[in-house]
Amino acid sequence: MSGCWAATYSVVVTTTVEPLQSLLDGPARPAAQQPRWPDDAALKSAVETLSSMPPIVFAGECDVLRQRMAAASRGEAFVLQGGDCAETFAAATADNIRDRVKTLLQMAAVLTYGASVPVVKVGRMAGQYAKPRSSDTETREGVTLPAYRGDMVNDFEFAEAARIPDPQRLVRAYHASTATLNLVRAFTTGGYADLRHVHEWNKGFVSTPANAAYEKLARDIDKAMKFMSACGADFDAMRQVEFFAAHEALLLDYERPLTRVDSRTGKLYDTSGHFIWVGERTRDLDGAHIDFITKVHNPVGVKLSAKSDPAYIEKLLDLVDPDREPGRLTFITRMGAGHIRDALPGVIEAATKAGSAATWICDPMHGNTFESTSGFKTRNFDDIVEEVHGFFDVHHALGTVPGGIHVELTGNDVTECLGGADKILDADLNKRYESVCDPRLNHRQGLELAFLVAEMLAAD
Ligand SMILES: O=C[C@H](O)[C@H](O)COP(=O)(O)O
Ligand SMILES: C=C(OP(=O)(O)O)C(=O)O
Ligand SMILES: [Mn+2]
Repeated sequence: MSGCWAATYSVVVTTTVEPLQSLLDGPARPAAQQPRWPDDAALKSAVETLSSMPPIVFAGECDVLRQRMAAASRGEAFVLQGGDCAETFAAATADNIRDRVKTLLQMAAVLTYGASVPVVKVGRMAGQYAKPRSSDTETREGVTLPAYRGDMVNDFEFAEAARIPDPQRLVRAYHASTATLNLVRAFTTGGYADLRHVHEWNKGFVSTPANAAYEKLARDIDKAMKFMSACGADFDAMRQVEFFAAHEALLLDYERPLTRVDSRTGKLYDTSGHFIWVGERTRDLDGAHIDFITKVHNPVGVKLSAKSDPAYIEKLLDLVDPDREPGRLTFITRMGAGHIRDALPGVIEAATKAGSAATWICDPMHGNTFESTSGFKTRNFDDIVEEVHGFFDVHHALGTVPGGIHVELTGNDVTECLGGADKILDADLNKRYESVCDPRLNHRQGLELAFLVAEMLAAD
């Protein structure tokens, strides 16, 4: 892998390039899960192109999100992060993006109304194009090829040429991300996300118990709004909603060239997304990914599995959040329904002892993945709910704050996770399994989860 990126200028320009390069260069650290790009010159060209592109997000927006995450760390807001496990270029269509945003808006409405807390809406979107893998290769019927590592690296098609990493995909990922975020911004600021349209977000989705419950809730919201309106409330203030973009900062050849100096403060921000996180497989304290997030001022997350060592937590805090600044660091725990009650307390206690101000978010997906009898990578809806229950229970017992959830979902009617009110069975998985990586909650399962989490929040 070449380190030949060069941030030639910052778009929020004022500062020279030097501070950026010296801050990011540092001693070379091992970077796990990076593709082996076959052509250095092609990589250099792609990285240079990225360096010259405008930022996808602005530093000031990242600061707003930091404040929102800080509110969630105190229990004054609740974070909803959700979206595909792996976005694909082909699926970055208007309909798919709209349905994912609608699903998140509906889930947020359920959580806000049910629990009376503001919901911080964060899409796993507009940058979630790179995947860490358990194995470097994939074997099908005796044929072994390099693993698919996300559309930012290679193609999902099981063919030798398709699986060769192509650095031009870094540039395509940038364009797909800007197009996605552009539409998301249009939906969320152009009136579509206005709470007065709360009924319309449900349109186009098949009627089920979760959708019927949502309709009832939407009627209640309508009624409350009519009452407030009669009292003179200004609903134009609700025409727009804040919506943020997040992804795993996995490919440093993508994240580094999009890191820019903020003209207001001279600080570095990764402008590829508002919130970035480091995954379970790349969170080594001496590795390049943790080093990278120490250098940028975005709000950042680190995933923690049940294997997390409490001693790790203190070291991580000192590196990533030395000032213990609320909103800066989020721990995204993904321990599994069977482990969370045993593994989470030690981790939270270590953080509390170290003076942590971090936000705690539950990812109930990644510790609950298994292969079904029919051979699909899947998750059980009940395990997902049970992990969130465990997360709430542990925080309550320790007097700490459950600050949000992080889920893999789609607005589409897929059959990837088992269970839910529709009772998706193993035999149903082949009907509409479209994920190129992990199984996602479909629209109805997402909504159903939101109702259950709203109950947990309301019981707080
Ligand atoms: O989120 C994605 C997956 O959990 C991760 O990429 C590992 O998947 P794999 O075990 O199929 O490689
Ligand atoms: C790979 C992922 O998660 P984790 O790092 O927690 O395994 C993911 O969020 O898709
Ligand atoms: Mn995943």
